[in-house]
Amino acid sequence: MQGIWTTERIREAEGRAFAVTPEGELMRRASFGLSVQIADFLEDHTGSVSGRRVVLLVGSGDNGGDALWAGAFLRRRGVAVTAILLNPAKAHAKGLQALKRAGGRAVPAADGPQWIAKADVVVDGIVGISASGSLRPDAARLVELVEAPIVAVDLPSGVDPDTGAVDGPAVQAAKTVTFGALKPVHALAPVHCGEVVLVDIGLELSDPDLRRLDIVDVAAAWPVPGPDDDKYSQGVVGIAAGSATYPGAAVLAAGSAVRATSGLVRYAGHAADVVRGQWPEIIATGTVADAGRVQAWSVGPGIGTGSEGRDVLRYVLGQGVPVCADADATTIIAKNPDVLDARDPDTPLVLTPHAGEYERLMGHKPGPDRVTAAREAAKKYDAVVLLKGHCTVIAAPDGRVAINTPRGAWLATAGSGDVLSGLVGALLAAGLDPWLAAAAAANVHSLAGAIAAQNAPTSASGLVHAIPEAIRSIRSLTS
Ligand SMILES: NC(=O)C1=CN([C@@H]2O[C@H](COP(=O)(O)OP(=O)(O)OC[C@H]3O[C@@H](n4cnc5c(N)ncnc54)[C@H](OP(=O)(O)O)[C@@H]3O)[C@@H](O)[C@H]2O)[C@@H](O)CC1
Ligand SMILES: Nc1ncnc2c1ncn2[C@@H]1O[C@H](COP(=O)(O)OP(=O)(O)O)[C@@H](O)[C@H]1O
Ligand SMILES: [K+]
Repeated sequence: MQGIWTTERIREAEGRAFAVTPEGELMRRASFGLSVQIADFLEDHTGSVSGRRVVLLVGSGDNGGDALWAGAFLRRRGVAVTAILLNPAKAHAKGLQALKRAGGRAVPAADGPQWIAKADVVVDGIVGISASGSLRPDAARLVELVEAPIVAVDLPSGVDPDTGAVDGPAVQAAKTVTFGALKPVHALAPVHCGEVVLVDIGLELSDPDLRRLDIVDVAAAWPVPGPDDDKYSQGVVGIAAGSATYPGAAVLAAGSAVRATSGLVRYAGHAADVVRGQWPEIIATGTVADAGRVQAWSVGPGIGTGSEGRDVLRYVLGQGVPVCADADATTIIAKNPDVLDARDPDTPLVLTPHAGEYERLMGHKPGPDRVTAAREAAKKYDAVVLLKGHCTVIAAPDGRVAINTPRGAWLATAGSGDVLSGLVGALLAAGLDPWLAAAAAANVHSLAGAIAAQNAPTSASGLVHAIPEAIRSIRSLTS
């Protein structure tokens, strides 16, 4: 798993590293690594390094210092470097000296536009981990003029380092070069970061605050039948979804479970005939009570929020097996919290709200800090909470948080959530830790989305059919 640390933890680690390294050494490591990455970027995008023009946008702190030192290193490779100083009095003195010594130029912000117009690459050294709020107007005016690709130093300026929130002008980078460790912004604001490259500067960090699953984690977690397995031993999942009027949710959630794991899927609800017609391998019954034994339930999409839906939810919560409650099930829980009395506190529950369902569950919107929002809901409901959105945040009641960074936005299609709930249910039935089940499901869901879409719109049905290809590609990278 990739670890991600908050800026507070990074600062503590930097403090410890400062104490045992010569002055300026950490910045030297950071800025040298940065210069190599900028040179690689120039090579990739313009075909050469020497003779190219790089413009540095330099703010008042060490982020600007990194940019200035990197500019000095780039001069040695024949790059023409101009630093635009947003606040000349506060520009990093040693970095500025180094750049000038190496033959670089420094100009005030007022002269910036003419240099920006000629740049092959612009380097954003406006602000780093000490950022607060969006870009200030002077910086925003310059950034708006940039047409060349931007390489961000540590993080794209204007984006909140700890939440990835953007509430005004912000840099949109093609590449972000960060130091020491990934910060939340890198997982939560992928569109603003572009490609993220991590430069090791020797920080020592213990347990991460957030995590991101690697493909190897997903491959290792995904259930694979062994020689002694049969259709029951791998975990049977029950799907309680859809209705006679809206059978689509049932077909999608149940089909997703069929495609996700080997073994057996049961369906219970008013769409039994339609589900059976689409997925003959599913054992479909009219009611949850008749469904037979399962090792986990996925409940909610399209069941309605009336008394029948409440009874279904109460029933599955009372079975002593893990439950993934999605869509209408989250609304029922929000309106009738007493349904949770049916749950044995020791049985895992996964809630999968989108922002609107989150608001119903919590009485307020998730807000810009989606990690804290998911953590609060996980605590309140003693459940794993998978908060949907462009980036998906998966919080466990014990404090673990995983982030799924999307592969594009093709998943924003009707019924896509139903597919996710089937995936989560299948993994719960297979016995995965519920937090890992939710995170692995989100990962494969987004990969299936990218495979199904291939740069053109897809549908939730397309997603279902792409699940095996997603699993295959993950497994092939690791076996
Ligand atoms: N420490 C280390 O070991 C290492 C650190 N390293 C590097 O240092 C960076 C952190 O540097 P830092 O702490 O000096 O502050 P930094 O982020 O440059 O901000 C500077 C000032 O900007 C201002 N400002 C705030 N918000 C703003 C906004 N929205 N728009 C515009 N301006 C804004 C605010 O000052 P103010 O104007 O409010 O006085 C703030 O103090 C880190 O990201 C990494 O790149 C690496 O070299 C590796 C080793
Ligand atoms: N802009 C987006 N980028 C990436 N993923 C998205 C985006 N919008 C929605 N998704 C994902 O698509 C799914 C939509 O789920 P949901 O809102 O329940 O939709 P539905 O009710 O139509 O099934 C979630 O997994 C969510 O994370
Ligand atoms: K920056």
